Amino acid sequence: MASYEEVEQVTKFLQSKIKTQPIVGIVCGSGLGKLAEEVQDPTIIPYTDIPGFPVSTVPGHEGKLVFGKLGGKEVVLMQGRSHCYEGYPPQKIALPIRCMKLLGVRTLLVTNAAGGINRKYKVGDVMIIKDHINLAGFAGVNPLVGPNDERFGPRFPAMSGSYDKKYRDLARSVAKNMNMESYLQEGVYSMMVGPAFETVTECRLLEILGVDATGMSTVPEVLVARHCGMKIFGMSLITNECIMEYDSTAFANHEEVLQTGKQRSEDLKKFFSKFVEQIEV
Ligand SMILES: O=P(O)(O)O[C@H]1O[C@H](CO)[C@@H](O)[C@H]1O
Ligand code: HPA
Repeated sequence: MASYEEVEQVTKFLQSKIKTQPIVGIVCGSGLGKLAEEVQDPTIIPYTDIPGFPVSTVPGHEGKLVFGKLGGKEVVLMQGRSHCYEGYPPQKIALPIRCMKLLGVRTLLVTNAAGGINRKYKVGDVMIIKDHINLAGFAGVNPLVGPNDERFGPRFPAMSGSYDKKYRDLARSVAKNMNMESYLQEGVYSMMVGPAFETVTECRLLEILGVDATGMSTVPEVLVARHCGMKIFGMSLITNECIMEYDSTAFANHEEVLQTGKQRSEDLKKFFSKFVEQIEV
């Protein structure tokens, strides 16, 4: 667990490298880092250069922090994230989000690649996240476990209403103007630790639980962001169908996840530029 003072130290290191003060933070999921190309006047810092920062080890996660302007606002964009299955405790995954907070970020936008549990969803759909189930949390995986430092937030944060209603409404309107409606969904995301993809019975269980899309990230970041009072917007790209039939010969795989990310990257770049331009922070 990084203490407040350690987070402060990393934040000061970042401040010594940048000229801007970001107010919006963005986390790019698997294969979704191309949004970084839209950032104007970028200052790019590889995670490996930041003392104490968790380093992504997964293909599709560049591992760079990008500071600059997007949609007219100062942003800090994580081009790739780290995950619990890489061996990081969830408290370590909290560090970049807490640095964002100390840098002055008020709004967090999180994206991820996810498997479609909802049988109406198709590969390539984008899902506005309206809520999540922290299934990993049922097994004790939660970045807020441990001593609580009130300078970050309260011991017992509320998680209802985490995904800002105004942002979700705005996202639907931006998507409508971009003719994205035929592949736009709104639903519930769940996180399991991974790295194994789900069994057929696990997928069926998620369906019964009311999950629409599932992945291995995002929830730790949202818990920490909510704890420290940020406004949150989340979006999943449905990169693959979850396997719901016992005798299916199809298998989930990371190559398909990255391929779908590539196919939707231009649409998502345009969407997020417009969305950031219009959000109130
Ligand atoms: O959630 P992101 O980082 O987008 O990545 C998703 O894609 C990977 C599996 O293909 C896992 O890391 C899963 O969490
Ligand atoms: N399951 C879990 N995580 C994922 C998936 C999936 O099907 N696709 C992308 N990330």
